[in-house]
Amino acid sequence: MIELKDLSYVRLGTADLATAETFATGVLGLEVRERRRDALYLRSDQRAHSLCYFEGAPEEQIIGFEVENTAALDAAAAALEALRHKVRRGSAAEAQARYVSEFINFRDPTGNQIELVTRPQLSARRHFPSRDAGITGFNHVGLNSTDPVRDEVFWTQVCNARVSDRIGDIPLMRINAIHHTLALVQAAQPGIQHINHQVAEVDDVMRSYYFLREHNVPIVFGPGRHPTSGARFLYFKGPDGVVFEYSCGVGEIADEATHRPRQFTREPLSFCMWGATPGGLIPGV
Ligand SMILES: O=C(O)c1cccc(O)c1O
Ligand SMILES: [Fe+2]
Repeated sequence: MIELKDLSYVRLGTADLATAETFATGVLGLEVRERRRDALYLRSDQRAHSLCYFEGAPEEQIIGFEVENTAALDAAAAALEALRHKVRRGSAAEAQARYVSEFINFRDPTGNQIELVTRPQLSARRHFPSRDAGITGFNHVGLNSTDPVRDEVFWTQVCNARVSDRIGDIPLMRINAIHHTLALVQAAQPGIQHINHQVAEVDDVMRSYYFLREHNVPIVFGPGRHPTSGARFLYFKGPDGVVFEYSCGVGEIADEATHRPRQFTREPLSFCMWGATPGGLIPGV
């Protein structure tokens, strides 16, 4: 079993680093940690970085998860290879470009690029946001899946994810007490479906709603409230069509031992109990 400990980062390829920086700082509200010739590193919490835009094709999207140590990383590589996943070990230079000690890269059954890392760096310097969006941290990621039922098996049986709730066959899965760190959404091709940052309170969600509207940022879904995690949310579009979510109040699973996933119907109210329609985000709902 591959024990995922935490979500570490997202890496997004882009042809236009300048536009990515304008969005990340002027709209999303992250802090620039570092600029390199070919990459932009952004912070949202105590992590040294949680989002990296790098010069590359926008199809190049990677999610990094932390594992316990080198032994766990080696065991994960062996387990994945036994299941015929192609595993690539990162070089020292690539690890340095991720603020981690070591990492491996592979693809999930849909073809999403996943990295497992050891010792992702934190920074004791307090996160100092570029815009007062109220961000308290990087929280979860939605992943495209060409077969959510198959991929749920991968994430819960090869890895240690647990299903907290399902909407239709979309599993919201946790790897710690947070309601979900990973969700799988049906799509025709691999990719990151959305990137969530938590904000402090519902006032931040609504302030951003008006801010984004004023700045002509396309709003994809919300403001609304998820009946699953209880979070109040807003989804909007960033560079290269990547969807970001602000939400506040994502719940925690009180009792790991006794929690049973709830099955919600596949209908708009299961995504927003206030009545916002998720058509732009969940095709066909
Ligand atoms: O927070 C949630 O429960 C949630 C539900 C559906 C889709 C999401 O992105 C979510 O974050
Ligand atoms: Fe979400």
